[in-house]
Amino acid sequence: MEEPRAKILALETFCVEQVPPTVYYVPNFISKSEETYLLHQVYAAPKPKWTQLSGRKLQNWGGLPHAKGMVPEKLPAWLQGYAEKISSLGAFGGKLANHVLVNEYLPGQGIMPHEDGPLYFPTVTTISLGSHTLLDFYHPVSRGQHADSEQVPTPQTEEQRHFLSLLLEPRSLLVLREDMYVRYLHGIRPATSDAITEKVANVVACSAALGDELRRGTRVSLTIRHVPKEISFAGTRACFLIFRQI
Ligand SMILES: O=C(O)CCC(=O)C(=O)O
Ligand SMILES: [Fe+2]
Repeated sequence: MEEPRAKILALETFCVEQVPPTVYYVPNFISKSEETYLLHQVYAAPKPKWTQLSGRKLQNWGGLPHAKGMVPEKLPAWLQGYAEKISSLGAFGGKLANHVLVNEYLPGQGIMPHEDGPLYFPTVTTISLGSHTLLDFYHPVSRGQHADSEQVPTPQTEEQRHFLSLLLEPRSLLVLREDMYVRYLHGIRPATSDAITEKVANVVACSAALGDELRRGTRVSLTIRHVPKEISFAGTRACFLIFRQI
């Protein structure tokens, strides 16, 4: 669906140049008091809402995304407002975000390079709280990235496949679409500090400078997405019953 022109323009101002399409980076998307409020809400969630993984812990809101579709659950009010705010920028092609993943990373934790896959395609948006991080982008292993690959062997180590990073400052909004979503993998190294090098593609939009070394604190990210395929609970029950009969 076409986004209204004015809304695209609102995000367009924040387009990161010199990276594959498309990255929007909005520093200070929320205020410090909104950040404090959101962190308070994240940590006020009941303990069973957290899932502990090896390198991070997470909360899932809005329903469990699944290849067959997601049975939607109402987002809590403290997330709904931000889902609406980001959707109103046209980030989801006129659709309303219906799913939020909350990740908490202590210094030294991260997330392995991965693709978000087809469930949320084509947009992922992230609000960062509490600390910065570096989001690293990698060429996939199997596909060579040079047309003249006879002369240039396909890089294989993770370091060789890493081709750019984005600095995500606390209170910023990141919007990833198109190639940056589908062609490349993204991840966060399990590090306690980050060097700001020329590989950080959005440094001009940040308050950090080349050569800085930033010490990580605890970071909470809100990954706000639109899961297009919603199914009703009645539908899942019917599928389940049919499945049981086979
Ligand atoms: O914490 C982040 O900014 C990235 C999280 C992520 O890649 C994911 O949940 O798929
Ligand atoms: Fe991801």
